[in-house]
Amino acid sequence: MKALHFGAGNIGRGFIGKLLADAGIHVTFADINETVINLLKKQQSYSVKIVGDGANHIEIVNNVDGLNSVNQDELLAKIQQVDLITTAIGAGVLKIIAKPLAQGLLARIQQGNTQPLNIIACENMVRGTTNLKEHIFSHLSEQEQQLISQYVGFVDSAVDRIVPPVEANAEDPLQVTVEEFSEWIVDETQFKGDIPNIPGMEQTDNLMAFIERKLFTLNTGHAVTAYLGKLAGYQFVKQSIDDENIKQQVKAVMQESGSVLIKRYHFAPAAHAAYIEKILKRFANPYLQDDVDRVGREPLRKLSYNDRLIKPLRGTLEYQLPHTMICKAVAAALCYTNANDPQAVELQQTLATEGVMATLAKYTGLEDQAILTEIAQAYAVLNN
Ligand SMILES: NC(=O)C1=CN([C@@H]2O[C@H](COP(=O)(O)OP(=O)(O)OC[C@H]3O[C@@H](n4cnc5c(N)ncnc54)[C@H](O)[C@@H]3O)[C@@H](O)[C@H]2O)C=CC1
Ligand SMILES: O=P(O)(O)OC[C@H]1O[C@](O)(CO)[C@@H](O)[C@@H]1O
Repeated sequence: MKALHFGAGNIGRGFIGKLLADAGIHVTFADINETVINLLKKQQSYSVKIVGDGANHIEIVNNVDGLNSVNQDELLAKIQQVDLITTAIGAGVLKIIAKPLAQGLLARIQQGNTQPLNIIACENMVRGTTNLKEHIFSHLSEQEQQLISQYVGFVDSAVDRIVPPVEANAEDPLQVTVEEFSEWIVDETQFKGDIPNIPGMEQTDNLMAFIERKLFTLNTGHAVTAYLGKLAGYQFVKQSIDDENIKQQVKAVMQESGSVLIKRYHFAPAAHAAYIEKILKRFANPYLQDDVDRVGREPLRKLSYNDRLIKPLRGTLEYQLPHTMICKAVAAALCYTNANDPQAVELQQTLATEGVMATLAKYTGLEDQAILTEIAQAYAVLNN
C-alpha cells in the first residue's frame, strides 16, 4: 500500500507519517520545505524521539521519501499511484492544496484508475476532511464531483499528540520529539473500499463525539494555558501550567466545556474528569519545551465560531450551563500579543480601532449582547 502525506512537519513526521510507515505503508511526504524534502529523498528514513515518564527512546521510521509539492507534475503523477492521502499542514492551508488535488483525482479516474482512494485530513478542526472536500469540489463541475464521489472516500478524523517543534539537531535534522500519548480516530462510515489496517488508527461511527471531546478539552485547555501564561509573562506551557492559579483556571474552563460534552454526548462524568486530569499532566510534561506562542498561534482562528473557545461557550448557552471561566478564557485570548503572528497583530489593531464589543462580534460571530458584554467585562479586568 502507498500513501501520500501533505506536510512533513511535526505531526506529519512525528505522528501520522510514522503510524503509516510503521504499518508497512510506503509514505511519500509532500511539502514546500525544500530542505526537509531533499533530506527525506536522500535518507528515506528519519528518527522520532519519544519522551515522557514512561519513555525516552528513539525509533527509526523507514520506507519514506519526499516530493516538493511545488512540482505539480510530480504531485499529479503521485496521486495516480497511491491508495491513501493524508494531510497535516494547518487548517488554513487545506484550500491551497485543493486545486492540485482536484486536478489529480480527476486525472486519476479519467485515466482508468478506479481503485478506491481515501483522503484523511489530520488538522485541529471539526470535520477537516469535509472542509477539504468542499475546497476540492469548488474546482470541479457537478458531473466531475459525482465521478470523484464514486471512488474517493473523504474521511474525517480527530488527531491528538503533542509534538512541539524542537531545535534542529545538527546531526539528525529530520528528528522530531513527541510525547508518548497518541490518539487518531477516523470516521469508519466514510471510507471507500476496505478500511486499511493501521495500528494506532482507531475507527468509530460516532466521530463528532471524539472530535469535540478532544478539541474542546485538550485544545481549549491548551489555548487557555497559553493565553493566561502569556499574560503572566511565561514563555513555556509547562511554566504556565505549573502556576497553581493558572492550572485551577484552566481546569475550571475544561470543566465548563466538559459539562457541555457530557450533556451532548452522555460521557460518564467520572471518566471525563479523569480525561481532564490526564490532559493537565500532558501539559506539564517536563520533557517537552512547548512555547506559549506556538499553542496560542493564530488567535483569530482560535476565536472563530466553531473553534475551541466559542463553540463550547455556545454549548453552555444552549444547555444553560455555567460559563464564567470560558468568558474569561475568551477575554485572555483577546489580550494575546505577538508581533510575529499576523493574526495577533490584526486582533490588537482591531481592538484599538473598533473597540472590544465590535472586535468580539467580528471574529467570534457571537450576536448575544449579554454574553458579549460579559466577555468585555472580563477583558476590562484582565487588560487593566
Ligand atoms: N503539533 C501538534 O502537536 C499538533 C498539530 N496538529 C495539527 O496538525 C497540523 C500540522 O501541525 P504541525 O505539524 O504542528 O505544523 P508544522 O508547521 O510543523 O507542519 C506543517 C507542514 O506543512 C507544510 N506546508 C505548509 N504549506 C504547505 C503546502 N501548501 N503544501 C505542502 N506542505 C505545506 C510546512 O512546510 C510544514 O512542514 C495543524 O493543523 C495542527 O493544528 C494536531 C495535533 C497536534
Ligand atoms: O495547532 P493549533 O490548532 O494552532 O493549536 C495548537 C494545538 O495543537 C496541538 O499542537 C495538538 O493538538 C496542541 O498542542 C495545541 O492545543
